[in-house]
Amino acid sequence: MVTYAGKLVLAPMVRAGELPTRLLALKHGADLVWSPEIVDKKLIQCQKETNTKLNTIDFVIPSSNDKKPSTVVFRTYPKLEKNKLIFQMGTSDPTLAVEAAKIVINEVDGIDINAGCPKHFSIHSGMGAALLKTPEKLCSILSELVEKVGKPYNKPISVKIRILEDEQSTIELVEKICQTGIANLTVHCRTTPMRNREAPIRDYLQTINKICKKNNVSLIMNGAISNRTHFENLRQELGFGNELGGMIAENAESNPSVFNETPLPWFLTCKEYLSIAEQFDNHVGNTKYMLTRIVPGKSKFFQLFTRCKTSKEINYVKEQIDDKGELINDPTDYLEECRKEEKN
Ligand SMILES: Cc1cc2nc3c(=O)[nH]c(=O)nc-3n(C[C@H](O)[C@H](O)[C@H](O)COP(=O)(O)O)c2cc1C
Repeated sequence: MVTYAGKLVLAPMVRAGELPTRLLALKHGADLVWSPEIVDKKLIQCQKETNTKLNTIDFVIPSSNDKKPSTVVFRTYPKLEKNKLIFQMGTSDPTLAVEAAKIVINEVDGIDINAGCPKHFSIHSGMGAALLKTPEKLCSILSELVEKVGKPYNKPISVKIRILEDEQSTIELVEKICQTGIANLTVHCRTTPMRNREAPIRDYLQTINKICKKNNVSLIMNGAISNRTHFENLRQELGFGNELGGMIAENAESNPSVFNETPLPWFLTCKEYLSIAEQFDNHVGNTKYMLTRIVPGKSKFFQLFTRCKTSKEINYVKEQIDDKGELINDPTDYLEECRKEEKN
């Protein structure tokens, strides 16, 4: 069974945490990777398919008419993700959570519940950070998952929370959560109204850690960790031993190689990312989204990639990046030709 103690992991990230980002993070030393949050009701509609062309396992929603392709909701590459992949779910209902978890459990190494998302989409249906205000419901989701999925399938159940307004209420919540039988607690050290640009509050971590230890639950801290070196220094400064884990989101979104002792410059990350995206037939819209994260806004390539509409065009532009991240030949004419052809 996967363990979490002391590990430096890729955070769950909608859009950013698809297969190519996860594989790049693993290549550069991420100890575990989280899937993007997928909502229970969506997962329940999925069928499992073995993709023999890509050697992936795909969870797809079949198309309602023959002309439309089916939608890939989640894709995993067991050859590299086995024993490293935690599936994150959005839910507000124990029964649905169990039903959905059973669909993916054989292909992942643990199930994590999102109890921290502040977005309207999550909160208005009682999911994400709304669960922090309904601790009984959150605990019943976790206990049901532990009993009906974790134990029978021998896989760990975990949860990701935010801190509450003060230490006392945070501690009370952690006490309850830690008694559900979960294996790991991730704490995003910001309150629900706090945005990512605000500095995290790590002051409660020591007390949280004591409760976790008492209940045999590992602890991962999350919030403004830059890279592996920063994580290791931070852990020491905060007075923790090697058992405290770390989770990186935004900095890994803009450079999935931050798990390495020496992260790559953006242009090498970009090239590696694109070759994995191509290998796994990544959706072009998702690849373009990632390019807007990886390529600095001030680089000429930012605008050039934004203008691409197909994988072929993206590849062409990629070939114009030299070994210092500068332009070899300006692909503007090529892109204009592509647009003309498209019109015709
Ligand atoms: C693009 C993006 C998507 C995210 N999606 C999720 C998600 O699906 N589930 C979740 O629990 N948190 C999600 N988060 C929050 C992160 O996992 C993390 O808690 C937060 O960004 C703080 O970490 P950081 O300071 O390292 O960015 C997302 C964050 C970003 C930037």
